[in-house]
Amino acid sequence: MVLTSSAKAEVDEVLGTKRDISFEDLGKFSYLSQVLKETLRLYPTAPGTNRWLHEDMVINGLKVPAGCSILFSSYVSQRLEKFFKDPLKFDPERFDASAPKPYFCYYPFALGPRSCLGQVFSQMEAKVVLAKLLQRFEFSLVPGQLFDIKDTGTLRPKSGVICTIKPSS
Ligand code: HEM
Repeated sequence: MVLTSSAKAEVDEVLGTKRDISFEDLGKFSYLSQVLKETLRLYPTAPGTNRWLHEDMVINGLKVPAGCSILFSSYVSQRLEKFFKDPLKFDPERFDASAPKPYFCYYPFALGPRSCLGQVFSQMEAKVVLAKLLQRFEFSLVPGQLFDIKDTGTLRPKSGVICTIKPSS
């Protein structure tokens, strides 16, 4: 599969046969980072958040009174055609450094002063785990899977993501 091989090529280039991953290595995983960002676009683990309005506001011409709680769905806005071309296509190039930055329509960790406290940590952790897995194993998806989603407040794969795994050659 092209995607995993590009991410794997990057991991192999940065790590070679090294067993430990340093902080400096993490900054070199730019494509892996794009893959993770695109994964959180289509499958935001926490698919939304809410905010309480402490004063009246007009949003898109609609007057919303103070005291209302407003729900923001990252799952919905991150799949809208008006924000992301061909939105259901998994395309890490959307997050290439040269691509325009998504503006208030991509927020898997929410935005503002109460956004996720663990967002930097969790992205570092995901890169370490993925890099180690890609360095050591080859993954191929077992065909015919549904990729359906189970929403329990956080999202997870309903029918699993079944792969065949073999040691890297
Ligand atoms: C992929 C992993 C994660 C995702 C997608 C995620 C997403 C989110 C989201 C959407 C919020 C709501 C923020 C808001 O409503 O403004 C949140 C809050 C929070 N997250 Fe995460 N999170 C992740 C991992 C973590 C980890 C690993 C930690 C801790 C080490 C963490 C700690 C927190 C805390 C403390 C808050 C509450 C922040 C506040 O209310 O000020 N998160 N997270």
